[in-house]
Amino acid sequence: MKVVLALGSNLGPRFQTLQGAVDTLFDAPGLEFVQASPVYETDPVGGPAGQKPYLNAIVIAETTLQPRTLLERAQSVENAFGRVRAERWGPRTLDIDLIVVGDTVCEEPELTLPHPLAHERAFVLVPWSKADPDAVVPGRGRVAELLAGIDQQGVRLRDDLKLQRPD
Ligand SMILES: Nc1ncnc2c1ncn2[C@@H]1O[C@H](COP(=O)(O)OP(=O)(O)OP(=O)(O)O)[C@@H](O)[C@H]1O
Ligand SMILES: Nc1nc2c(c(=O)[nH]1)N=C(CO)CN2
Repeated sequence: MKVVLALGSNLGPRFQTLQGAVDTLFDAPGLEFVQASPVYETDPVGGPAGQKPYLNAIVIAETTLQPRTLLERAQSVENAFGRVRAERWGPRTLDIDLIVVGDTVCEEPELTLPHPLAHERAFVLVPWSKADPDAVVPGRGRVAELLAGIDQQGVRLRDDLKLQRPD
């Protein structure tokens, strides 16, 4: 089934961290890379004042793994890149959110799918719609239409930065 992952970083060597995360995520079996979106620089949404801007991107993949197993893989990659869980929405070297996993609907605190805030986050919807113009958030509607209804939150293309396919 298809998986959409949202990657973000606003601490340390942001782009190297995103590329390293892509390489590490696909190191183990069960997850096959399909494509990465362009990289965007984005104003921090929520959290403490004075945070640095993020780099955000979307990665689309195919998986045979269960959603929980994918979450564990994402969290272990976050940890490998020095993620320290401090305050909610605080600065982070690496954040990997599961946006959709096939048509899984799941409403537990440890895993909510589709991601409960994806439909209102320009830093998710802009890269996602660029990678897949026909994308849909199950239960919410077409990404392109959701985007038209929200603030663009200072999302700007960094066309000098391109994520490579994992090696
Ligand atoms: N779809 C999901 N993707 C990733 N984590 C999720 C998801 N649904 C629930 N979680 C849970 O959210 C917890 C907190 O994750 P995290 O610290 O990355 O949140 P956050 O990125 O600060 O905030 P947000 O959830 O708004 O993106 C994780 O431990 C995880 O179990
Ligand atoms: N611009 C931006 N803002 C955020 C981000 C993010 O990735 N980009 N992630 C958050 C928690 O997941 C909270 N705020």
